[in-house]
Amino acid sequence: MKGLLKLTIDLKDYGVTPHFETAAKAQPELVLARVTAQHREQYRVVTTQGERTVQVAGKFSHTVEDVTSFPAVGDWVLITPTSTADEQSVIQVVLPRQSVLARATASNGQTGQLIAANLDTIFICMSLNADFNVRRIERYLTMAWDSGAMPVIVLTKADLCDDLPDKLAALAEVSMGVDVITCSSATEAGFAELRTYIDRGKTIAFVGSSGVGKSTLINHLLGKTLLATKTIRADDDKGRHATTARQLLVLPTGGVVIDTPGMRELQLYTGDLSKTFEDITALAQQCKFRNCSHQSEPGCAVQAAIAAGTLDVKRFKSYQKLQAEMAYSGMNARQRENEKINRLFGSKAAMKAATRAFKNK
Ligand SMILES: Nc1nc2c(ncn2[C@@H]2O[C@H](COP(=O)(O)OP(=O)(O)OP(=O)(O)O)[C@@H](O)[C@H]2O)c(=O)[nH]1
Ligand SMILES: [Zn+2]
Repeated sequence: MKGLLKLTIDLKDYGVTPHFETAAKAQPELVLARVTAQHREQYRVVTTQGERTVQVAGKFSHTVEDVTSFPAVGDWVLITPTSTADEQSVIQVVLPRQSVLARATASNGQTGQLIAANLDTIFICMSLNADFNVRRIERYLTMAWDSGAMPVIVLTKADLCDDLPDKLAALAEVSMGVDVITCSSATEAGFAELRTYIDRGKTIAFVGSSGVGKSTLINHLLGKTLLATKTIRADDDKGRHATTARQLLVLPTGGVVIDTPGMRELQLYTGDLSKTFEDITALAQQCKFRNCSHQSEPGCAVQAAIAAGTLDVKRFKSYQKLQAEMAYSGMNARQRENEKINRLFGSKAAMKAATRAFKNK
């Protein structure tokens, strides 16, 4: 009897903003929807008329340049209207994103894999016990800034930490003005502060290593156990795909949490290091040579700052490491091979010389 049930969903509960509503009006023959889950080629979307399972229009496979043009969880899309619940609808348009979280894929570092779209805030979670690592925070911060969403650092398990002031001081050196919330599920400390960042119309996500307490925080926001609600019946799909993991959750107090499988373990994709390493970028501008590698060049402001003790050498090392990693993930196979050769032998010429010397032995 589902066809008789006239559901009306307020997309504001799902985080729609005037920006997307206006964008949708440009194509009134299509229906505005938000992607709530993805399972291979199947997408779950929500419209004002309820949820449904859709696929992308055929044109996507033929015309799009790379994987980032395909829909991701959190995307606002335009789908074809249907007159009955049994009619298959397709995604025709992915509306321009306000932010997008992506990571590199093994086969193609350049295009990356989409993790979520249209996030307002990314909570970077790290526990205050064994997981605590400021270098990792730097990586997450770079990724968050690169996505276009606002990062907030969430330190979890404060109840297991007895040197909080030291850890906060270490963090302050890399967080560059990003808000830091310290919380504990044992005492619920920090939970109220966390809520001040989450509101109706906002879309948020939690990233961080396994076991730091992301589910614990999400469950708290949901006011129930997420695991019990994670699997839903795709009831308009005649049981062919009996279950689809819901990856976009509406919070009872307003706001939307995106929790895709890819969210849980993120690698670095590509990024603009200048924001996370503002201090180093500023120093580099004072180097004598524009293309200074900050190794041993004369007049290097970065090395001078390290010598003067105003820049932590460890921070500079992680900047270099990230830079190398990003350059590496943006290269094709041939370039990577050359890079490896360069690292081993200094250059191709040096490798040839080494090979010759080896053969002449
Ligand atoms: N002592 C203490 N334990 C916590 C706190 N937050 C979470 N935990 C515990 O840490 C364990 C892991 O928490 P989860 O919320 O499942 O961690 P997660 O980040 O969602 O982990 P993944 O699902 O693997 O990504 C659970 O046993 C929690 O009960 C906290 O503030 N203090
Ligand atoms: Zn320099």
